[in-house]
Parts: sequence; C-alpha cells; structure tokens
Amino acid sequence: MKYDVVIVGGGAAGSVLASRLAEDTNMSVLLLEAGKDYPDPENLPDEIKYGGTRFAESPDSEHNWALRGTITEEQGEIHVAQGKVIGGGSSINGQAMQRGLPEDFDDWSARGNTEWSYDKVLPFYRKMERDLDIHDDFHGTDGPIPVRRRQSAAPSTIQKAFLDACMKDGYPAVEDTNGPNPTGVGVAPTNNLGGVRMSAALAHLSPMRHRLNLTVRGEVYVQKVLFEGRKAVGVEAISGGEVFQVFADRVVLSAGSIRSPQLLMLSGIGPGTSWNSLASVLRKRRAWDQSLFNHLSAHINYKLALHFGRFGRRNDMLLRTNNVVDEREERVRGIRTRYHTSDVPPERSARLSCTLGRPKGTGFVRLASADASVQPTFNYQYLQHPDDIRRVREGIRMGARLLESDAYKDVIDYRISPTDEILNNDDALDLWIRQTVGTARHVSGTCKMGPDSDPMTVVDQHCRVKGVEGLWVADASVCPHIPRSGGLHPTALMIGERVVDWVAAG
Ligand SMILES: Cc1cc2nc3c(=O)[nH]c(=O)nc-3n(C[C@H](O)[C@H](O)[C@H](O)COP(=O)(O)OP(=O)(O)OC[C@H]3O[C@@H](n4cnc5c(N)ncnc54)[C@H](O)[C@@H]3O)c2cc1C
Repeated sequence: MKYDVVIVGGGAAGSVLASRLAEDTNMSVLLLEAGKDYPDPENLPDEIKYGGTRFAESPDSEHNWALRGTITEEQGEIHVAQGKVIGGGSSINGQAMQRGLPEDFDDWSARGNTEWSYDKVLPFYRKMERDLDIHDDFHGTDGPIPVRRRQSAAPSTIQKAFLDACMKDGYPAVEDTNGPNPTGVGVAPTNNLGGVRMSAALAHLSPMRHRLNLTVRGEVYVQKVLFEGRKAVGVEAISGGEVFQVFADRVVLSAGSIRSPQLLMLSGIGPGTSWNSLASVLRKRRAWDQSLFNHLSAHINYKLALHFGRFGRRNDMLLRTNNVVDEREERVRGIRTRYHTSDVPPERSARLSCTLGRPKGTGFVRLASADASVQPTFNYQYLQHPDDIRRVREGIRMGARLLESDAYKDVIDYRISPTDEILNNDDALDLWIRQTVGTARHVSGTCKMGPDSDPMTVVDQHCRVKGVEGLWVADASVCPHIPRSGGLHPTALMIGERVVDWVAAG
C-alpha cells in the first residue's frame, strides 16, 4: 500500500501534523513512532498520564531514549532524556508552555524566513491551544491543548518573595508571559490540567484516531529514507525484528532534533556519508554539525529559613527580561524559583535558576555509525562563547542579589552554593558554572531552515529538505535560532501546525 504522507516520529510536532493532515479524509497518513503507542487514553501509564513526577525522564524508563551526550567538558558525558513514546517529548516533559518572544520570530524572518515572522506564527500558536485564562487576539480559545496558569490560590511565601524581590529590583509584574509584551515577572503557563499532562498525543491525536485515513503505528523504528533518484519515495523501518519498506508520495521527518539529522545522514545526506548521487551541495548543508541550539540553566541553591511545605509547582514564577527593561543587548533571560533538593533536607532547600534563553554558542550532532541503532554523538558545547559565560555569571550574581533583598528576609537562611568565595571571583565562578550547569531538553536548529545564501541551512522556509524532492522536516530541528522561551514545546507544536498546509500542497 502506498500512502499520501508518511510521518517519521509521533512526537510533539509529528502528532500535530498527522492529526491535522488526516482532517482531509482524502489524504492517507501513516505515522510511525519508535516508542510505544497508547491508543486508549484510559490505558496510559501513570508516568505519562500524570505530569507531577519525573519518572518518565529517568534513565531506566522505557519511554526515554536515555541518550548520552556532552554538555560541558567539565561534566563529561551525561544522561540526556528524550521522549520515546507516542507524543515524544510532549508525553514526558515538564509542561511549561512558554512561547518565544515576538522578536525571536522577527529575527527568524530577518534571516530570510519571511513565513515565520511573529505575525505569521501567531495564528498557529493560537491554533494549537485553548487558553483557559486569557481570551484575546494573542491566545487561542478553541485549540486542542489546554493552557492555564495555576493562579487559583495566592502565591506561596517563596513565590511571593521572588515576585517582590524582582519588583524591588525594578522589574514590572506581567500578567501574561505569552502575550505581545511578555517582559517582567509573572506566572508561567502550563498544559497540565487537573494533574494530567495534556500532550499532543492526547489532545491532538486521540480525537482523530477513529479516522480510517490515519494509521498510527508504535514500536516501528525507521532507519532510513528511500529515494528514487532525488525523490523521496518512502522509508525503511524495523517492526517486530523484521525490515519493511513503506512507500508514500511525501515523507516528513518529525523524529526530533537529534534523530531527524541522524536519519538524513543515514539516508546519505550530509558530510562523511557515502551516497554520491546527491551533489556535493548537500554535503555542505551541515546545520547539525554547527547549529545545535539548547537552553541551559545554572542554579543557585539556598537553605530555607523555615519549612514552607510543598510550594513547588504552584505559581511557578518566571522573570523574563528583554531589551525593553534591560538596555544591554543580551542578558540572562529568565530567573525562576522552584522546589529543589540538595544536601540540605529537601523540605528546607530551594533554588533560583538562571536560564540562558538565547545562547550564542552552538553545539553539534554527528553520525557515530552507519548502524541506525547506534545513537549519534552530540555535544552542546555550552558556555564556550564568551558572551554566554559572561551572561550566566551576571545572572548568577543577579540572583544572589535578589536573595539578599528584604523580600527574602523571612525565607532564606543562607545561600548553599555558590559560596561567597566562588561568587566573588570570575574564574572560580566560571568554573563552578561549567561544573554545575544543567541542561534543558530543548535541542533545536540541527536541520535549520533558511535561504540558500546560508550554507548551514538544511530545509527551506517551507521545511522542504534542499536538493531533494518529496521530503520535509517538521520538528524543533528546523528552528533557525532557539526562541527565548525557557521551553520549546509550544514552539514545536506551532511548527507542526505551520507546516500542515505546505505538506498537504505537496
Ligand atoms: C524531560 C523533558 C522535559 C521537557 N520539559 C519541557 C517543558 O516543561 N516545556 C517545554 O516547552 N519544553 C519541554 N521539553 C522540550 C519539548 O518537549 C521538546 O522541545 C519537544 O517535544 C520537541 O518536539 P519534536 O517534535 O521536535 O520532537 P519530539 O517530541 O522529541 O518527538 C520526536 C519523536 O520521534 C520519535 N523517533 C525518533 N527517531 C525515530 C525513528 N528513527 N523512527 C521512528 N520514530 C522516531 C521519538 O520517539 C519521538 O516520539 C522537555 C523535553 C524533555 C525530554
């Protein structure tokens, strides 16, 4: 059987794309997912269904690829969680639903991707969501993914201290951190509803599963794209230990920012691969080799003066800065406060996290083997750019200053780390940051979009792979730069929505 469209990877973007394409009953859509599929929401395992735990991202979860990757040389290779289940990252993530800043998308447009300006992407952010709190031109009201802010109770003591300290430091409060003017300190939105993680698999895919023109298959591992000449004609996949070839008019890779470039390389596109029929022009398209973006977070740990109870996930506060409040061109983009455990008993410790929303440094993902079952090598190369380490250094000092504010006087006992000795010495602080920095799971840019004048681009702005026909990439890997969001999930969903019409048009 030949399908109109085969989509590789039923993650955040792939689930959106499959369900939207299947709205046209004349279009046959096959969605192939390497991880398990759970067609009946009643049978979802708890670690996927309930968003309040981190079991699904633990190294031994069957829903996690549990990759190994390098983030800084000081930390060496570490475990990196990536969703391996229907819904992908959407099914195991932290459910923060923070969009990028409007100027992030105007920057995408300025890089030659005029279809991705803020004005052009806004309708697709709206389309994917149903904001339960805010009803205006900037928020969706009838999309599949519910978005809300946990504002039902007054902010907990610790959140209030953060809010007051930021305001005393001159930052305004903001009601809507997803609106056109998201600058300031406010409550982060989430797609957790009544404890349930409302993933793309649940919200987008489930209501469409009855459609006979939509086939969803779990535990199918795609190992390469099949070509006839320059035209993608299907994929080769392993299912139940057997190898199958599946044919389609259009092939879309939505395997995420580590696996989509791996599939392109396994299929012969890129440097060091043996497929000579594609001209050397394709070998130059190496976004994965030089344009991997990812957020990072450095954490200040402190001991609480009292036991404040479980204050953690409710009213998760976020400070977003941009040029409006901060004349410096760049700065640590977010400081947020939340529950943390350390040597101090968990109920007596907390942390401030400084997230670098728009790192200037980039990393890479490279093919480690022609064997598709071997994970590619990747390195985020965090903090190698001098501006990145400078901004995190400043952010940590800013966080330490906030903790000294009167607003915290009844909240903090003392700062656990970094110590004063480290904090006051640039070299010592830089080393401490590199040794302790945490990684976000927001990998992007490895198949970035852009005009031919940028030799690093892999897809054009309609997400078609350059130099071949019938092949698209639709996932977080196409971002020309990472948005300053503290998360990538809403943007991956938006990308899924944005690409639908282009794939449908063929
Ligand atoms: C633990 C964790 C926590 C996170 N927390 C947040 C958060 O709170 N807020 C936020 O905004 N973002 C968060 N993210 C990031 C967000 O979930 C991702 O950016 C988003 O899911 C990326 O979507 P995607 O479609 O690009 O890829 P994914 O969602 O990763 O989907 C890729 C899919 O492709 C499948 N696949 C891969 N290779 C193959 C193959 N060869 N054959 C078949 N299938 C394949 C995978 O199994 C996966 O299901 C988190 C991510 C993780 C992992």
